[in-house]
Amino acid sequence: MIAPPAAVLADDLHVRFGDVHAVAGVSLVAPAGSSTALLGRNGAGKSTTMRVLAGVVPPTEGTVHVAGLDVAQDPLGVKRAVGYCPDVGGLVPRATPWEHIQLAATLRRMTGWEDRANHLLELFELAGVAHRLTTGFSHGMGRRLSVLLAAFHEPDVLLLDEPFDGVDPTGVEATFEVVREASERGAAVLLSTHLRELAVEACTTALVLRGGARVADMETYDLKGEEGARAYRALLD
Ligand SMILES: Nc1ncnc2c1ncn2[C@@H]1O[C@H](COP(=O)(O)OP(=O)(O)OP(=O)(O)O)[C@@H](O)[C@H]1O
Repeated sequence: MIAPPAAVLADDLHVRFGDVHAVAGVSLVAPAGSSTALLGRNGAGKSTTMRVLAGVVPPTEGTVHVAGLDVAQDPLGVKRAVGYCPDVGGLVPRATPWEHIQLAATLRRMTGWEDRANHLLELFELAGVAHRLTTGFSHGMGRRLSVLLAAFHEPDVLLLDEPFDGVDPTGVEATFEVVREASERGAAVLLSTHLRELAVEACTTALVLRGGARVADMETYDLKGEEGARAYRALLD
């Protein structure tokens, strides 16, 4: 059987910020139709890795291809190809959710997007505030809108950085649904989180990072329950 093409391929990725070696030789493969959790402690290098995959931070060393594009050569093309929910920020305070969606649709020259927009607003329980400025949004409401926007245009690569942070159970369920839907239609999903149990629910594979390096590449099944918690702690210590 021929393996599906890798939607995300990183080979020996390094990112340095001055003296800080934020990512120290991470390699990863995420095929089309896969869902991968990036796990690790604060400062492990999860967000920096996600930023490289999103075309936002250039690699210092190593090669990274996302949706067939080299992130160092074509960061703009990568930004267009992915759906990216950053760990912080990304929303315009003086715009409503509907205006955010409208802008995303216009930039991507989408047509007939209104039904999907309404479906996602319902799913994330944001329909009632679709025309309210995001200035007054709670943290969790902002996170839910960021996940919605990342998934809206059905990208080939969906990157969700800390999508569960401060999000209530309905928002968590909606995010599970978006991850499921994306991987079922053949997208590669990468999701970074501290929350092992939610990673197990959302994704089938996990990469564990420590000190900028990959310390495990495993099925999330092996991170389940008490035994999984012990295995995870052992990887972090
Ligand atoms: N722009 C930057 N300038 C300098 N150092 C940075 C920068 N971005 C990240 N770092 C450093 O790189 C390392 C990895 O940070 P990163 O945000 O990728 O970790 P993380 O695993 O996402 O952490 P968290 O779980 O706290 O979000 C940390 O030591 C961090 O301080």
